Amino acid sequence: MFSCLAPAKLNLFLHITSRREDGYHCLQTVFQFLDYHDVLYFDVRRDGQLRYPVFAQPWPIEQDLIFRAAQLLQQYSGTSLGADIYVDKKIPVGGGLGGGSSNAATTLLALNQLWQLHLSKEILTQIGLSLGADVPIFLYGHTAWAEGIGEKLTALELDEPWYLVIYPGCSVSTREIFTDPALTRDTLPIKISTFLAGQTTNVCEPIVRSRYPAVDQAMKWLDQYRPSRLTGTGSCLFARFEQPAEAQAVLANLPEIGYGFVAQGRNVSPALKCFAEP
Ligand SMILES: C[C@](O)(CO)[C@H](O)COP(=O)(O)OP(=O)(O)OC[C@H]1O[C@@H](n2ccc(N)nc2=O)[C@H](O)[C@@H]1O
Ligand SMILES: Nc1ncnc2c1ncn2[C@@H]1O[C@H](COP(=O)(O)OP(=O)(O)OP(=O)(O)O)[C@@H](O)[C@H]1O
Repeated sequence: MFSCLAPAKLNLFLHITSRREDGYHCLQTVFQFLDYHDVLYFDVRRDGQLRYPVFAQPWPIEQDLIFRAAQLLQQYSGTSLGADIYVDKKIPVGGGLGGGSSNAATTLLALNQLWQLHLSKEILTQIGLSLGADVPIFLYGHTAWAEGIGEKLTALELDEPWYLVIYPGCSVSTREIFTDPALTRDTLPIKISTFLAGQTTNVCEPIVRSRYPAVDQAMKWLDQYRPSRLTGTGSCLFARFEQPAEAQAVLANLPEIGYGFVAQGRNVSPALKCFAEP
């Protein structure tokens, strides 16, 4: 059985500069990976079936991003092979950590290798983008400055600090936040140097904090120790630390408002070590 990783990501900031005709938003963001991941397992099947045992998630299998990624790749390539697939989920769902998109990207990379399809990263990205705006960054696999809907990527080398990430006990629907009329959609485009100077924000924060009191409460709590920020459209928030022990010490004080974990930021996706280059 082939096992591989699907890491979480953080959006170190998130600006929305405009809205496309199809309703999707043009963003500016920086993605950094976390050393915190789900594990996926694959076995090739010769009978062409995709078998993915029902697991403890509330959505039907046809909506699962692992299943959909496998099905799309099968259809695109016309392979006669199938797979048995298992997932060990650790990344909180609907937390802005990109777990679903990461699962989809890892599935594309794994089955491209196991089915010996030799599809390029560009083709996998094309397939991946139809599954979610965050799939391309997980295929790209390097910390990046992102524009477009998150698919125009420029590699960045950043520090790799430790992050305390808090899941405040609730999930946030990305669609719900992106359709809120009060969302700021006209932030002036910035340059990478402005991000490096620290002059950024997450424009989803006020909307998410007013709709989800648990997020607001968790941010107020974390702000007592370090400046907190939302990742993506939430619900998770994070703060940076130079040493893991400092982050662990703050985590030890977390009241019963959810749960947290400490993980290191990574410029190279922990998923990539599982694969030969596609
Ligand atoms: C907020 C981010 O996490 C930032 O990294 C991503 O842009 C969200 O990416 P994602 O979860 O993969 O999002 P998708 O599954 O593609 O889209 C979910 C919904 O969010 C909205 N959406 C998403 C991305 C985007 N750039 N503009 C949008 O308006 C769309 O209404 C879409 O129906
Ligand atoms: N394998 C999967 N893992 C997680 N979510 C999945 C999966 N398959 C489908 N989904 C659906 O995708 C939705 C969003 O999942 P995900 O955890 O990626 O959100 P998120 O962390 O907020 O991501 P993003 O930052 O990309 O918005 C879930 O609510 C669920 O309905």
